[in-house]
Amino acid sequence: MPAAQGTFPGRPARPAEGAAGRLSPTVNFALRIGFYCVLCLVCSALAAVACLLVNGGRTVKNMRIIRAVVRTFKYFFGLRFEVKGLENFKVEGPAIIVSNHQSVLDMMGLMEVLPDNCVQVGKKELMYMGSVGLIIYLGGVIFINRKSTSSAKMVMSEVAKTMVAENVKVWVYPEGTRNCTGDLLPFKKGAFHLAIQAQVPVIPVVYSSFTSFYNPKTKLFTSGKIKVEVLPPIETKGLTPDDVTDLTDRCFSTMRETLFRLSGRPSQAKDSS
Ligand SMILES: CCCCCCCC/C=C\CCCCCCCC(=O)SCCNC(=O)CCNC(=O)[C@H](O)C(C)(C)COP(=O)(O)OP(=O)(O)OC[C@H]1O[C@@H](n2cnc3c(N)ncnc32)[C@H](O)[C@@H]1OP(=O)(O)O
Ligand SMILES: CCCCCCCCCCCCCC(=O)OC[C@@H](O)COP(=O)(O)O
Repeated sequence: MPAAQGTFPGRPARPAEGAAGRLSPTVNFALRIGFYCVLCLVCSALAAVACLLVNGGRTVKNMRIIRAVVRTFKYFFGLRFEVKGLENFKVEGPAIIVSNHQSVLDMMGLMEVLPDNCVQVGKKELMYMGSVGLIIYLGGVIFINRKSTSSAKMVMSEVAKTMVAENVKVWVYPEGTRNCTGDLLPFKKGAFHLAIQAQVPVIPVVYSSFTSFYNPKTKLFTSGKIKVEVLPPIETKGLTPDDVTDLTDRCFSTMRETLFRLSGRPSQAKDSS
């Protein structure tokens, strides 16, 4: 813990202080994450009612309501987003969007740039998070069982057909789990199989590292700025299943370079340090 944290200038640090003073990092972290969870639960319940009244059930149209609500959350946490490249979302028809996944806080960054008619792929466990599960269901999120590759593949193949028929974009976190290290985990291949099966472009989106303001291990959670870059679409027309590994590697290296650039990490750190 940095010596200056939890301290007023000119007097010694205390482990934790009351609400009137500065809080210890652990208490501050717990309160801020707790508040985030309560905010999500309460807003999900209210938004679910709005979704049911306006759109009647599970549909991607509900994402507009969810997006509008979640976009207000950043003000509670002092987070700022600096977005570049939004014009890259303006491709005709469906696409696969892939982005890095650092934390539960990513939902704010996701909604900051989410284009219309776009659903996410999520782990099925999210369905059991009470009202949050309900709102995610109503928004049309595609649930997969990560423990069963064969069932996940079946769901994704079905998505390849419906996304084209219904002109929907699909947002996948190809790392397959949260990773807040400032680097990328190796990519899973589902998103890239999906793009090639549906013959739709892949649009990478990169969020700068949260490590300067958010780190669950050191209980750091302050205000901060997040740079977001939507990269140019990568075409997949004419690619076959044999090209999946190449496509995956290409996206991975472009996104890793962008992540380091946006996070101010030196480019010589590109090899897996
Ligand atoms: C109003 C207030 C509201 C407040 C609240 C906010 C609400 C916000 C609302 C809404 C936002 C919702 C946001 C949800 C966000 C959720 C985030 C998550 O949950 S992230 C975790 C889940 N996502 C993934 O895991 C995807 C990435 N994973 C994959 O794509 C995997 O590839 C997967 C699951 C399909 C399979 O996983 P494998 O662990 O088996 O990984 P592999 O190595 O890729 O595959 C094994 C073999 O299968 C082949 N394969 C994979 N997919 C295939 C396919 N479709 N067809 C054929 N082969 C395939 C691969 O090529 C590989 O084979 P070879 O090694 O190459 O020989
Ligand atoms: C039972 C009450 C719980 C209430 C908690 C409300 C918190 C709201 C969070 C919004 C949705 C977050 C979606 C998300 O970020 O899920 C994590 C998965 O992507 C990856 O999971 P993991 O890293 O593999 O565990």
